[in-house]
Amino acid sequence: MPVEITAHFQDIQLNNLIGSGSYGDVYEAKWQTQGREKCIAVKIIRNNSQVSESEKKKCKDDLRREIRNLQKFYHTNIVQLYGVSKDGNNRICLLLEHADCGSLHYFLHVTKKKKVTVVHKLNWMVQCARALEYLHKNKTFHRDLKPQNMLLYHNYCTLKLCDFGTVKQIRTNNTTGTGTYGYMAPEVADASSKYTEICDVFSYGIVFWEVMSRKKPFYDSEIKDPISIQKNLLQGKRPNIQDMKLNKDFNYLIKLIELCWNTKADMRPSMRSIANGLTNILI
Ligand SMILES: Nc1ncnc2c1ncn2[C@@H]1O[C@H](COP(=O)(O)OP(=O)(O)OP(=O)(O)O)[C@@H](O)[C@H]1O
Repeated sequence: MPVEITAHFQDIQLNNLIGSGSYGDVYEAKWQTQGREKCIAVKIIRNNSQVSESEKKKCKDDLRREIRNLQKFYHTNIVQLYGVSKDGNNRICLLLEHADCGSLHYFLHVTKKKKVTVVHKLNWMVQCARALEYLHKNKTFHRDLKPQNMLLYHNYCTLKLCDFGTVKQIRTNNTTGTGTYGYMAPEVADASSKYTEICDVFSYGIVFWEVMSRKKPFYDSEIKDPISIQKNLLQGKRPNIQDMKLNKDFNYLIKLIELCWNTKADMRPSMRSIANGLTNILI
């Protein structure tokens, strides 16, 4: 089924490039809609003629899936899709809620000067857990959780998940390896294994460590390439928990993160229990 176009491209004025991913470039933009100007983010999907037919098909499938999912989901911690347009080069454009504070990755590793408290970080992790709880309750899972796919809004107080091309319906026999090395659960990286929504809990554990330590997973190891990092994860190696430098009041977070990134999927807690546990601590 072709993608349904819901907005005119001439109503959109593209400004700065704010991010790039494997599927396209994201611009800050102004959109004239219902008699007023709205600040939005526009993700322009690349028409890559150099890739194979099977790659092209995969891109199309991911795009359709991303649009379908974003239209279906409605949650405070999931980025909103306002509409779909097509530019003069026939490229599909997603009109998204603009993240005024950029991505979590940008906050953690690029704008080094800005600091937030541990409680502020825990609030982000609760919001991320709530978004994942919602996806899992709706029989879908994200499969590519990483700080690049988490956006910050409202003076760094609100976190929302983005990039829904990999989001998938929960079936009994998911075996396609997808996601990003360094965050991917062992059962997802091992193409012969089956996996469930619990794979998101593994990635959540790695992101949790990254938020608390403000370091990239395996930043201090000799091994820098993503494939070797994933091999390390498969062999049971994990980021150094001491890097989080938490005082002993927060010892329970160490236990929680270690449970999340447990190799055995059935030992990991559900997103619901994580979200409820963290919320109780914060009240
Ligand atoms: N709504 C938004 N507001 C502000 N910045 C955004 C928004 N959406 C995406 N970005 C920025 O653009 C980057 C790329 O976006 P996105 O992850 O959706 O693209 P992608 O091509 O699907 O990436 P991937 O390679 O992970 O599949 C993000 O990491 C983020 O920095």
